[in-house]
Amino acid sequence: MSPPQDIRATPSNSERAVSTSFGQQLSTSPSAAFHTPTASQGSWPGHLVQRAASEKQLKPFNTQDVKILLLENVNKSGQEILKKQGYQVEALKTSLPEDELIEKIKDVHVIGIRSKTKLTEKVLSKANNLLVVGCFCIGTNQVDLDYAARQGIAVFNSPFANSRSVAELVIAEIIVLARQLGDRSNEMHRGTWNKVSAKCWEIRGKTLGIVGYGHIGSQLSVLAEAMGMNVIYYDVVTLMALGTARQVPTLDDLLNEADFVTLHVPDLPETRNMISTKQFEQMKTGAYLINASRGSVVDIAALIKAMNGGKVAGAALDVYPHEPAANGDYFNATLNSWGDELRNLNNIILTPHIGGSTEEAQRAIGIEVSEALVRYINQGITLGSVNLPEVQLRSLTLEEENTARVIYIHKNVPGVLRRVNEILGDHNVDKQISDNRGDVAYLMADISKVQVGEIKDLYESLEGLSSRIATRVLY
Ligand SMILES: NC(=O)C1=CN([C@@H]2O[C@H](COP(=O)(O)OP(=O)(O)OC[C@H]3O[C@@H](n4cnc5c(N)ncnc54)[C@H](O)[C@@H]3O)[C@@H](O)[C@H]2O)C=CC1
Ligand SMILES: O=C(O)CCC(=O)C(=O)O
Repeated sequence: MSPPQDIRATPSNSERAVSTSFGQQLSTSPSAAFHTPTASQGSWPGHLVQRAASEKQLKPFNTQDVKILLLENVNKSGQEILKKQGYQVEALKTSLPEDELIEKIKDVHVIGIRSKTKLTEKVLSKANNLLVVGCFCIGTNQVDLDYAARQGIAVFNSPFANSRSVAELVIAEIIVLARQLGDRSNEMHRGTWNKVSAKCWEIRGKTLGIVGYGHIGSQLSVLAEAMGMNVIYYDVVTLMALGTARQVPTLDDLLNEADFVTLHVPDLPETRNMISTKQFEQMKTGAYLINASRGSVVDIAALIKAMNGGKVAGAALDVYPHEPAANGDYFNATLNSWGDELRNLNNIILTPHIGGSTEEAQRAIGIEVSEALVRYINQGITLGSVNLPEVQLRSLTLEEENTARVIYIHKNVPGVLRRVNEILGDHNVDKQISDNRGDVAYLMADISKVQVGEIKDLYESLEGLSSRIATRVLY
């Protein structure tokens, strides 16, 4: 049997080779299309994505064989990059129910998702061929990152390409809430003229309390100050204040002082129901709450009570504990038990998780994540991975003949490098790098003077080590 052009296996299934085709080997095409993001598309350093003229494009396997499933309407910008590589791309507009997802994921090498698709251990354990997950969004809470790493499945996201879009949405919501614009607009749609100024405010001079001063929170801080707001923030990390913003030591301090409280924390055990009855009591009477982070962060039943009791004067929610998989008339009491009560409140803006949904953000995310996927599939580079150590090696060049790149994902236990190098030692190891993240380590080595016929032996020797999680050989 001919040796595979790219071979990968995991402990659970040593036969899960991605392809056994060996026909189009030793591709030397220098024409791979990498796109350097513009400033507005993210800041991946240009030297990492632009290939030098003599750089050898590693084709991991017959690229027709790479099967990619994109869910949740991933932007065309990303789809095009993947298709240009010759990969087989199936793009669906929605996420899938768990049973359908399990059926589909069995076959694919790459899956692209947004915030709705839950890649749990149960789902990932059925993904026999999966190399890599692309989250075309910021949040990665929908993926079991540790389990994926232990299976040798890399996960990438786009850490800040939609941050500005979220920050702008929140700015809009602050004014809409302060002026009760949602209610006035709804009344006019029903034919009611209701010209009032009671409890309608300017935002100038009011205090915005930002919980979570990361990419979105800090961007929002700058915009809010430009509109004359005072900004305070609470974060578990001590962070440099932008402008004249001020970090406060506790969440209660922020709740006591802020006229508008806005949440920008990730979904973590510590942030679940972070804003509940006790926290609403700490807020100023007549304050407003905005949540465009994750639905788990606010106890909605407690919010409904706080609004009915007059403690909270208005709220804007973009995210919910249960969100439907597709567009349609699904936002009701079946989806979330309090659905009807929430919809009947005054001065509440409800949006369908659109914080990052702008043309600019989706285009930039499509490009950024797809490029990371291509780098990983074709070259094994893990820069930007959220669950594997970040590893990069200078590219192989066309001048270097009979070279191969070996990628060995393994358990982080003593003695592995010695054993791997005993195997690689029969060849010329030109360069090598290894790093670990928790229990998982990632080794990448470029070897020369390796004949095509020797690659199968090399692969099988690495696969035979007890430390092996997954092996790939690219050339
Ligand atoms: N509505 C939407 O469409 C979108 C929602 N998001 C959500 O917004 C979240 C925040 O996004 P980024 O600002 O990009 O994240 P980030 O990681 O840049 O910032 C999060 C900040 O929260 C802080 N933090 C973590 N735990 C905390 C705690 N218990 N108390 C206080 N601060 C805590 C972190 O130290 C960090 O500074 C994302 O994790 C995602 O879930 C992101 C993009 C779009
Ligand atoms: O646009 C999406 O689908 C998800 C946005 C989001 O919540 C994120 O980027 O974390």
